[in-house]
Amino acid sequence: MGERFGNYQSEIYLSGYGGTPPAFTTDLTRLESSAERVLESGPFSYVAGGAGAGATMRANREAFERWGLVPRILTGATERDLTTSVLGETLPAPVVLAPVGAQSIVHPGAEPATARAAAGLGLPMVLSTASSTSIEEVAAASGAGPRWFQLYWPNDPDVCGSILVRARAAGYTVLVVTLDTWSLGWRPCDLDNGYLPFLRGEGTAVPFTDPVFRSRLDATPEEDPATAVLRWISMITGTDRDWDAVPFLREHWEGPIVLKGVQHVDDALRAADAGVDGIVVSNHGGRQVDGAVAALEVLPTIASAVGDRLDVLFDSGIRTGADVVKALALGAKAVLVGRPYVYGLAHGGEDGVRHVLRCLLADLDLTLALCGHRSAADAGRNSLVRR
Ligand SMILES: Cc1cc2nc3c(=O)[nH]c(=O)nc-3n(C[C@H](O)[C@H](O)[C@H](O)COP(=O)(O)O)c2cc1C
Ligand SMILES: O=C(O)C(=O)c1ccccc1
Repeated sequence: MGERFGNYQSEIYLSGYGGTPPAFTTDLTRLESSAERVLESGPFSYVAGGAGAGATMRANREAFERWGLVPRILTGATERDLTTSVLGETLPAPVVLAPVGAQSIVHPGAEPATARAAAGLGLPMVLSTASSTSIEEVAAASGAGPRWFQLYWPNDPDVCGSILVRARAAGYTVLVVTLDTWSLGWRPCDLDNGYLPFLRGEGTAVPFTDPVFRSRLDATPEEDPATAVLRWISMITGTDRDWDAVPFLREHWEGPIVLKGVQHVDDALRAADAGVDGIVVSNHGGRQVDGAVAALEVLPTIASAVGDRLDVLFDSGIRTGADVVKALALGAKAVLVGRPYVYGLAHGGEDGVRHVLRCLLADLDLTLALCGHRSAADAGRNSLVRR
């Protein structure tokens, strides 16, 4: 029930009255500036930065501001149910933790800390191929929580197959294949800092613990990390596939498959024709093509075109409960949230991630309630006006 999430509000007021205010802000739009105070400049810029001059990153936020919610009264929204069915699973709310690689750059607790926070709330964490801890270690931290796995698709099919077998064996159910980052975008803030996590040995735990990847090397990653890193980078970047490659995924994954990074309606139609189970409408948080359209801007067209054939998920710019409601009203079944929980991790490890997620869920629950909606699916086009 949604009220469970909304309870975080009274919990915070009560502990604030008792002399213990929250450890850091409840305003998720302000997290970035407070994270800047707790992080070194390399990692901070890596997380906060985008491609080019940041135009797409800004466009993502501005797109939300162009829609206004139109609250309703007297709808009997006392009791809410935020439960959402997506990709054959029932989630407690339409919120998923986006895949974010190399989380050790912001906090030593890294992916296992995020996994524990997500599992405690019953939300799926999408584990990145660029994780700083192994698939098996993060799976153990997830306990009974839902587990989705994100693939950066190695061009060595045996290495790819081995990673997918490990993910299945570790209990990951949904496969999210990221297709907008087959090459890293032009990112001046990281270039100026000479900062790439991989080259610092962060975010390579998945290949380094993989027996097939290791068999491809003359020296182990422990003996010669630099060569191993370069070998791995050459496997996951520089190869753009075409639609003929998609059946490979089906052959190697039993379970729902989601293509992440869809921005053009024609690609959404191709995805539906290819028989995948879902897509994530996303521009990778503005980190890939600077000048790309805001992800929210293309969501309605894509959802109308394919929403009846596959599950449409959304990310890029979600910061508040209202943002979630807007994305749902424009056709998303669920949203992924990226940077905010990473800033939570930076502030306070597992507790920090939990705080951020509880803030977002409470804000979502209260926004739905006060807009007159009793469920996440209630929010539709007539709940919005274009400013
Ligand atoms: C630091 C960082 C690392 C990321 N790493 C990955 C990754 O490993 N795989 C992936 O598919 N997306 C990755 N993403 C993109 C996110 O999954 C997501 O698309 C994006 O962050 C959503 O935008 P938001 O940060 O505005 O919520 C990363 C994003 C950030 C900020
Ligand atoms: O930075 C990113 O956006 C990303 O997707 C990534 C890629 C490799 C390692 C860590 C993150």
